[in-house]
Amino acid sequence: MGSNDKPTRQTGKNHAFLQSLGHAWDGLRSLFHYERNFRKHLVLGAVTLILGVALQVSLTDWLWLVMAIFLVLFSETLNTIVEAVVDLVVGTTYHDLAKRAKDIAAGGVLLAAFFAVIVGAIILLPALLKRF
Ligand SMILES: Nc1ncnc2c1ncn2[C@@H]1O[C@H](COP(=O)(O)OP(=O)(O)OP(=O)(O)O)[C@@H](O)[C@H]1O
Repeated sequence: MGSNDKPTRQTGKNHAFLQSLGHAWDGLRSLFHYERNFRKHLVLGAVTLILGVALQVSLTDWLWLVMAIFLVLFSETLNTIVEAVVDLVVGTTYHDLAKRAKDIAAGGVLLAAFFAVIVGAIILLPALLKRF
């Protein structure tokens, strides 16, 4: 979709950096619009950032928190790509390989989410306990 939601129907290469950037932005808008889990992860990421500010975590801790947030968002992006490509190929037909690809992609999101929970617990829990 184009940036104003009108399909551009372009299938050839982009000819300018701004054009590429526009399509990348369309991709992010599409993720936000269609993927409920992506929106949930964004909200959780925002809560984490607010906690980081409130608890005045160190620069190193910020790097870990930001890395964990982006890893989850990135894995959700890859998961969405796999779902879209699998649906493009098999449609609504059941296929064992389609199931395997989608389940593995979802497993990747779960791994990233575990990592984020561990990082959050290591950094934010002690800082929270110090306050209360
Ligand atoms: N074509 C298919 N063939 C076999 N299994 C499928 C197929 N499509 C979906 N599945 C199974 O159904 C599950 C959910 O499908 P899908 O990932 O499309 O739904 P979703 O609600 O968008 O998932 P998510 O919660 O990751 O957003 C998959 O993980 C897979 O196990």
